[in-house]
Amino acid sequence: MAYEEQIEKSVTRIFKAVFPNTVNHYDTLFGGTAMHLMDEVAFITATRFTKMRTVTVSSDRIDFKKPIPHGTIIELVGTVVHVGNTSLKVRVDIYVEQMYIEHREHAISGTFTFVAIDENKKPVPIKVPA
Ligand SMILES: CC(=O)SCCNC(=O)CCNC(=O)[C@H](O)C(C)(C)COP(=O)(O)OP(=O)(O)OC[C@H]1O[C@@H](n2cnc3c(N)ncnc32)[C@H](O)[C@@H]1OP(=O)(O)O
Repeated sequence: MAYEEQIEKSVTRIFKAVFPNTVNHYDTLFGGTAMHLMDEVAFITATRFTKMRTVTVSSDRIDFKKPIPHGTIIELVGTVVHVGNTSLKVRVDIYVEQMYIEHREHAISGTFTFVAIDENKKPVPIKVPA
């Protein structure tokens, strides 16, 4: 795939502490909160990659593989995985880390599609800055 350097530069990582106000009645991170954070990191990744206005047009399936307990730290990682004409796809992975021991595992993944738009909110071709 082209754009390797820009893809590498635009990889976006956000850490969050999983405090009790973000969990559900099972004491694990609420799925809707995870999806909110994923769309946000995907948006930041798309914006850092294109340096253009972008909007979410679609999310592909999201796999919740491991529960994320409160009192852990999560890392969200956004990576551009496909560049089309006006659209691009960003994969987001969430990793969960224990606070006081060395343990980290992959918990959630999903893919989001963004479209670059102009000032009239119409799709425009992606032109990655040199
Ligand atoms: C950051 C935020 O919070 S955004 C808020 C949430 N998002 C929004 O409000 C966006 C609302 N949607 C829209 O405004 C419009 O649908 C737009 C501007 C995104 C797209 O307009 P359309 O006229 O439908 O676009 P069009 O059919 O020309 O497709 C544009 C591109 O999107 C892709 N696309 C369109 N729909 C989808 C879809 N459901 N899934 C994946 N890709 C799609 C097309 O394949 C095309 O890609 P390409 O140019 O790379 O080949």
